Amino acid sequence: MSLEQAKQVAAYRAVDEFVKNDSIFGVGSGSTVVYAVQRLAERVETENLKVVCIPTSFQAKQLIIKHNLILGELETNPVIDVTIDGADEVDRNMTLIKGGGGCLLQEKIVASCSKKLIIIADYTKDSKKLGDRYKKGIPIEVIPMAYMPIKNKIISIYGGDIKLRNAIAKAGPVVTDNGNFILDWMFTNQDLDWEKVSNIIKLIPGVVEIGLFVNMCHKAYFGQPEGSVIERSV
Ligand SMILES: O=C[C@H](O)[C@H](O)[C@H](O)COP(=O)(O)O
Repeated sequence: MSLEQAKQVAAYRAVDEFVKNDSIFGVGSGSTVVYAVQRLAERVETENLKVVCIPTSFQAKQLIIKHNLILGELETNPVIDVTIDGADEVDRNMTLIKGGGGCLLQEKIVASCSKKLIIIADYTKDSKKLGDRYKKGIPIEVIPMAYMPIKNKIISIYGGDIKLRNAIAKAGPVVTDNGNFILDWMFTNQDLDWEKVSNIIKLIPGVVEIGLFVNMCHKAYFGQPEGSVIERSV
């Protein structure tokens, strides 16, 4: 079974267990969420469900539109029943690294408005400690003019290395859906108190959001190589 199939089984399982009729649904971002939206569209069609979808990125909005689902927004639907999203890594405490695809800010806003945040991922994201499996570091969304002082401050407090994320098909840095830059912090100490780290980094002027999601995830589904799904709850 391919990695894509592992993502798909996790996504389908989560949508089948958590999406109900007459509900508000947060749509995460990334490649795994594509399968969740696919499954949701199938269920909406066959079961005639009414589900209002709140996107966490431009990509999520496009997925909702492509599948003819109902597009909502936080202004009219500030309380979300369940959000299903991917992750770059999930540790034993269900602390997440997110933002590998640059969408962490809106994802965190939507997750914070959700009664439940459900994570869907393939087996490569399931780890003991952050950094065991995801080697690209913790994404941090920053205001462009402040990227250098922020980088220096984080290194002076915690060490490690920080790279300004570069775009692939554009010269220069990645610009997020919100017009900001992304720093990827390759930390060296895997035993940090991630809640504390998150709070300290967020206080640095110019930091918009950090891709550490602490105490937010309700349940995670990991698609396995042979097609089964491992579930983990807090
Ligand atoms: O910025 C991107 C998001 O946080 C994604 O949910 C995360 O990177 C996981 O994406 P994928 O499902 O493509 O591995």
